[in-house]
Parts: sequence; structure tokens; C-alpha cells
Amino acid sequence: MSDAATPAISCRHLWQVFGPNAKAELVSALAAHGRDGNAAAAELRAKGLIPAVQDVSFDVRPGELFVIMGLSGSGKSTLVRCLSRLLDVTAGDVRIQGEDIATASKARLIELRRKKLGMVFQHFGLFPHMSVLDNVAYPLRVQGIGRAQRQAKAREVIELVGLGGRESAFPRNLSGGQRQRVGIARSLVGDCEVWFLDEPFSALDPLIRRQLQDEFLQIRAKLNTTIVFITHDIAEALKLADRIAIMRDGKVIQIGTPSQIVLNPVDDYVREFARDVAKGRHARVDSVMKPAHGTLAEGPSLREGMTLDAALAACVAAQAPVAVRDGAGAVVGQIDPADLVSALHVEET
Ligand SMILES: Nc1ncnc2c1ncn2[C@@H]1O[C@H](COP(=O)(O)OP(=O)(O)OP(=O)(O)O)[C@@H](O)[C@H]1O
Repeated sequence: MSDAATPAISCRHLWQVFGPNAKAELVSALAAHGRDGNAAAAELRAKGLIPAVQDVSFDVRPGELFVIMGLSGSGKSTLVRCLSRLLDVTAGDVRIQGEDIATASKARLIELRRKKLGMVFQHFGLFPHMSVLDNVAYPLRVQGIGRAQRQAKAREVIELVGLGGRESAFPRNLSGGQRQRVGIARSLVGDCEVWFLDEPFSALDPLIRRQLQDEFLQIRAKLNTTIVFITHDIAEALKLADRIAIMRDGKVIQIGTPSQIVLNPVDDYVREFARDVAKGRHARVDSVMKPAHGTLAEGPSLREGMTLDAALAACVAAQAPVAVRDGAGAVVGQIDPADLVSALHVEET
């Protein structure tokens, strides 16, 4: 079982190298370069191998929505396949709720996939000859759960994803967005504890995509699941994530909250991503506030978790720092209007 102290997912010095003799080549490259990952990866590339995931380490907390973001070819899918052990890692350690899955037996992996791990991919992978109800109930059938019980549970998640009433439809009768909802329902039916979603909304048009993102956040609020979500879209990452890992050329180059990514990009590459998004919509007051002291402006105060745009409207008239309060009304910090303006300032280069 999961507990709050154990990361839901933990990976250390994870490598996935494609090409002949990948394992031996990696060991020899790391030995030759004193474990310098960049130099080892350069040597592997020079030999024609592909280091698709390079020395990646991070933890995902229980219940966290962790987004992996990067351009096409940066290694996102490969990384998530390593985390879920759809691929055997070339080197490194992967633990799910503390359990080493790199060395788990085949039987244990099957059990984990049935009971603990859920997966959704860009292409829905529905059974065309089965109704929505049977598609969604399928994982429970594989688990040997009786018909009445599995159909009742399937109806519950079909309702949750907004497809109530379409239980007897077949995939060919559904739109792309509806099919993706069926895929989401099917992966949720088993009450998974760790949920991997690889670009689930990328094939959908922008309007449906935004709608599904909103619904996804609503569904997420009702679940207790740890989520790893892959996207190449920075706006999607900022909208959904508790924390984002940004990948480039197989490496994770920054991990941070949406506020940290837009306000403190680690290098020009991340800054370039952040430039295209409205900082005020994604960064939160918590990232700009300071400890409360001295005189605070009268009038409406700010709430923890508020976006900078919302805070700006409330701060505009204030000539003094404004209090930030938590849900119970206690002052948790203060915002100086000048800091807010400076955080929102878009740098010119
Ligand atoms: N089975 C494989 N054999 C050889 N190379 C592979 C294999 N799978 C992926 N790669 C290579 O690994 C690198 C990372 O690919 P990956 O699919 O993980 O990237 P991605 O960020 O998920 O891209 P996309 O958003 O386009 O899916 C790419 O250079 C890709 O060509």
C-alpha cells in the first residue's frame, strides 16, 4: 500500500539507450567518462546509439499530478514506458510505491498492471466490436469479476467521464473526444493507484481538448490517484500540473511548479517555452509573496493559490503591501505590488 512518506514513483539514474549492445556500451561509456552522463551520451551518439533517456532522477509524490513536457523526440514516451516497465531500462532504478519494478517478475508485473497501474495512450485502443459498456468493463472481466459487479462499476466511471446514456454505443459511433473518454473510463475502472497518460488529448481539436482538460481536472479532484501525464504542449502542462518536468534530448532539465517554470526558467530553452504563455494566468501569488510584516493595505486581501492576473486586479489600487490569506482567513504572507508587476514583466531579449 502507499503511504505519505514513500514516493508514489521514484527513479534514479535512469537510462534507456537504443541500439546494439546498449547495456554494455553504456557501462563502458560511463566508466570511460567518470560517470559524466553528458560525455557518456555523446560517446554513445557518436557510435550510432540513441540515449533516449539520459540519467534521469526524480520522485513523484502520492496524489501528485506530475507532467512530463518536451518537444517531439525529447524522450517523454520512452521515459514513461520505463516507469511503467513497458520497456526494460538499460540502467537505473525505478520504484513504484517503494517496490523495485525493474526486477519484478512477469507474474508480478501482470498483477501490478491489473491492480495498481492505469494507462491511457493517444490512440484509444478500444475494441471496435464491443459496446462502450463492455470496453470499459473489460479490465474487470480480465480480473475475473462477475458480470453484474463489473457492469455496475463500469456504469459508475462512464458517468464520471460524462458518457452516461451512451453505454450501448460502439466506438465507430463516437467522436474522437468521446472515444478518448471511453479510454479514460476504461483505465479508471480498476481503481488504479498510479495512472500514466501519454498525450491523451493530442489528437483532438483545440476546443474539445480544452473541454477534456477541464473535465480531467474535475475527475482528478474526485480521485486519490497519482498521475503522470505526458504532453508536448506547455499550456496544457501549466494548466494541469502540480509539478512539471521539462525534457530535452533525453534529459530532465528542470522540475518545478507552473509558477517556478514561468517565473524562474532554468535556461534559455525553458524561457523560450515560458515566453509564449501568459505568466499572469499560470503563476500563483504564493510564488511572489513574502512573509507578512508591518502595515498591510486595507480592503480586499488576496487568497493563496490565486493567479497573478487575479491578484493584479486586486492590487492595482493599493499603495501598500496586500495581505494573502488562506482558506480560513489567516494571513499567510503579503504581496508588494511592485514585486507583482516585476514578476509579470515579460523580458525583452
Ligand atoms: N524502439 C526504438 N528504437 C530506436 N529508437 C527509438 C525507439 N523508441 C524511441 N526511439 C528514439 O528515442 C528518442 C525519444 O523518443 P520518444 O518517442 O521517447 O520521444 P517523445 O518525446 O515521446 O516524442 P513524441 O512526442 O514525438 O512522441 C527519439 O530519438 C526516438 O527516435
